[in-house]
Amino acid sequence: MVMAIREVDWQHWHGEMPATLMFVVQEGKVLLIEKLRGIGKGKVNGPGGKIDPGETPEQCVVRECQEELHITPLDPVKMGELCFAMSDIPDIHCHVFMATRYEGVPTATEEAIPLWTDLDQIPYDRMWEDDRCWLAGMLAGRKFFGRFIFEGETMLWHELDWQAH
Ligand SMILES: Nc1[nH]c(=O)nc2c1ncn2[C@H]1C[C@H](O)[C@@H](COP(=O)(O)OP(=O)(O)OP(=O)(O)O)O1
Repeated sequence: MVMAIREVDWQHWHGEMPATLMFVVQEGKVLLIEKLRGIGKGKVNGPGGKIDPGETPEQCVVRECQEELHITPLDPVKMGELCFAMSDIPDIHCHVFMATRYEGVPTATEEAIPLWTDLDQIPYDRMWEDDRCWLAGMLAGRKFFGRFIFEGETMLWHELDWQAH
């Protein structure tokens, strides 16, 4: 059976839930987490979360790394944006960052278990489906803008633009 993909008016789309993700990369490894609560609980992802009112994306991603892993990423670099039209939760507009330096020691908390992961061993089968579209390109240094339509946790459609050099 072919599932009809619902239409999304991307021109006027507005993600009700602004959010962030951080990928710290050092010595051929990326710092992922097993997420213990919130949206995507049980999945592997970067640390991150919802942007609080009055907070910038950069402030949010630093705070979330402090809360989830007890680290402070230094000099976060904005790498891309992800627009998720969801079916059963509010739409998410996610700002994605990378960093190569941080302060503190990655520590397991009630929210996350840190997982230093070889760049060629990313566990895509434990991650959100869209990560297969953009994560490797981003880790190679490319900036991006992506749009995705989800039905539950299934990705039905996507469109990804990579920034020209
Ligand atoms: N399709 C998707 N692919 C992806 O890679 N990350 C996604 C995603 N959909 C959501 N996320 C991430 C973005 C953000 O880091 C997180 C959503 O925020 P959370 O629920 O973790 O927020 P909070 O940590 O603020 O929540 P609370 O536990 O309620 O405080 O999930």
